[in-house]
Amino acid sequence: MSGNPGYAAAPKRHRRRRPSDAEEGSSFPRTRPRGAEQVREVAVSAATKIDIADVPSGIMSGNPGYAAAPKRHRRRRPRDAEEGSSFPRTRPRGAEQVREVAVVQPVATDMDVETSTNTAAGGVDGSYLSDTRFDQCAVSPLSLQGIRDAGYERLTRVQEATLPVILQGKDVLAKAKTGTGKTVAFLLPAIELLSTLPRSTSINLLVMLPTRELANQVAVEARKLLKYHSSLGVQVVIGGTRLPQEQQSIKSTPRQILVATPGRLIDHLQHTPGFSTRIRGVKVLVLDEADRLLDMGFRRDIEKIISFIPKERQTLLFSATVPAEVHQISHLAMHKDYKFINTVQEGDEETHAQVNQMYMVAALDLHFSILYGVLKKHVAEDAEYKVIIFCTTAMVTKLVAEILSQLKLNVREIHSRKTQYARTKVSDEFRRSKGLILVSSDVSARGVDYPDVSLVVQVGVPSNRQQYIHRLGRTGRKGKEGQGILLLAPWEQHFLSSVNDLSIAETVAPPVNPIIQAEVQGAIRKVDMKTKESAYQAWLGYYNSNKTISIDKSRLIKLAEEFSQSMGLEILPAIPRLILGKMGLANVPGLRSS
Ligand SMILES: Nc1ncnc2c1ncn2[C@@H]1O[C@H](COP(=O)(O)OP(=O)(O)OP(=O)(O)O)[C@@H](O)[C@H]1O
Repeated sequence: MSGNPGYAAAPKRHRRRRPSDAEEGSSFPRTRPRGAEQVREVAVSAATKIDIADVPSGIMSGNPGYAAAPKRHRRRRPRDAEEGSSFPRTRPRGAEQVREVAVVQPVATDMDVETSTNTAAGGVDGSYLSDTRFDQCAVSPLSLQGIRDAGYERLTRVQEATLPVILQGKDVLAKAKTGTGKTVAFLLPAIELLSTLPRSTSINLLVMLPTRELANQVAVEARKLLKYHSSLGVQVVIGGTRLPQEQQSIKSTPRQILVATPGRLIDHLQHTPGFSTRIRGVKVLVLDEADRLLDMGFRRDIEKIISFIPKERQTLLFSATVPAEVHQISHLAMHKDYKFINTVQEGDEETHAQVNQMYMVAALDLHFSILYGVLKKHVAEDAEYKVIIFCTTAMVTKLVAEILSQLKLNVREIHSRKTQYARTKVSDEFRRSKGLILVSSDVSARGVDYPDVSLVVQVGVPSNRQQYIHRLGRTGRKGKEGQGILLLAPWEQHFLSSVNDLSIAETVAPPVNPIIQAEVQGAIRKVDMKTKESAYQAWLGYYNSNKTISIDKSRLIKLAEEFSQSMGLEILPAIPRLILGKMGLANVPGLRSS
């Protein structure tokens, strides 16, 4: 697939240059002393005690001996910080730091920061693989056989950076770009630990993650590594499946590794006999997509689950995005001397250089036609196309999927309103296929590893910067090329300021000619009225929860009306009074209630 999108790139490049200086830390023995420059880095990076401890390299038989790369740092953007840190501050703050803290809340200071700087493998963005082979590592022969059968020879960079530290028994918070092997990075050392434990019916490794698709995928990866560990097994508990069936299988074949979504895990803690006793055997807890799990949506569930498992355990938090708030609340799950291992070099972007990122700004009523134009072009150019379109909500996803199906594109849809059976079926099909377009809500945004996705389109503003990065990360995995397009309405452009450090360039939308427009309008007319009404309600709910857009309610209502017109509706759909009340829109003029 060519990385060249073929759209005219507008001159404006949405990228800010950062000052570059200070040196980088390494998870392996340093070659240069750290001095004043590092202290300065502490001052500007707001937050962290950068007290880089050398990691014994004995765990690897060969010393990779990486050269420290020159470091560039970027100013952090303001974020919705949740609460202050309970960590004591150990270093005096300089003037710059105080200025930075005014923008970003203070975060954990009592941890070690490791930054992996392996550039040995080269490439535009550096390869995702390191030079270290698995057979050079202190890994059991049983695991090595599984790794070999899986076709893995060298460790990815995040695996190389985290393996020795996790094997030492440390709590680790790790950040690495999307599609670079974080799953194996936490599974392998955890399995190594489990293989040394006496046989029991307890749960020894608990992996929590935010979506069902991701849970199934992590279990598949675990089974590859466990292939020759006959005494270890993995079990998945996820919502959307029948609880009694899961209870039966938990009872009949208790496994040491449990992969779970938080809601269903709580169901088992409350309703499955003996489960809360078994979970007291947890030795390793993994929060995959840690920032998502620790945000307000899941936080209570996670706190509750953690209260059931022993404090004496090792905890691993992994994600491609680690906003400052995660450091602040990491004490919920981790020992305070945890290590932060960041394989995204300072000054490097959190997204992949080989993914061509573009954004288009166009009036809302043109979005369906533009999307159709973009897809037609992409399908014509790439016979092996594999596209994911992210929409704002489940019901908008359904709408977009139905419109595109009417336009005779080869489309599947996946979102939370589908049965788990349908979700799994579509997900499996998309993983195996080429020449397919998956229209998805954020259920596919994080972690899901579909090979060879050629294009990711995000229609409408993503919920935040992290979600933009994770969605985009469904393409460009394992060092491959990819394309990302973000389609915004003019009033959604405020989002661009949160990604202006990424290489995202404005591009001109393909022209919408009258033929395309007529085709799209014809397709929209064929879509069921119920789908359109549900999409309108969901759209309103989504943008009402967007702080920037919902500030002015009368404007929000007008924009929702624009959306309704873009679906060809002449009369605004009515929304149940109760739902309007829940949205805080009960008495807002311009809405119809039922
Ligand atoms: N050492 C390795 N060598 C080659 N391929 C690997 C290796 N480790 C993992 N992989 C493969 O790389 C792909 C991406 O891995 P994974 O899904 O764990 O990425 P990730 O970093 O967790 O991505 P995301 O941030 O999107 O969750 C998977 O197909 C996995 O099987």
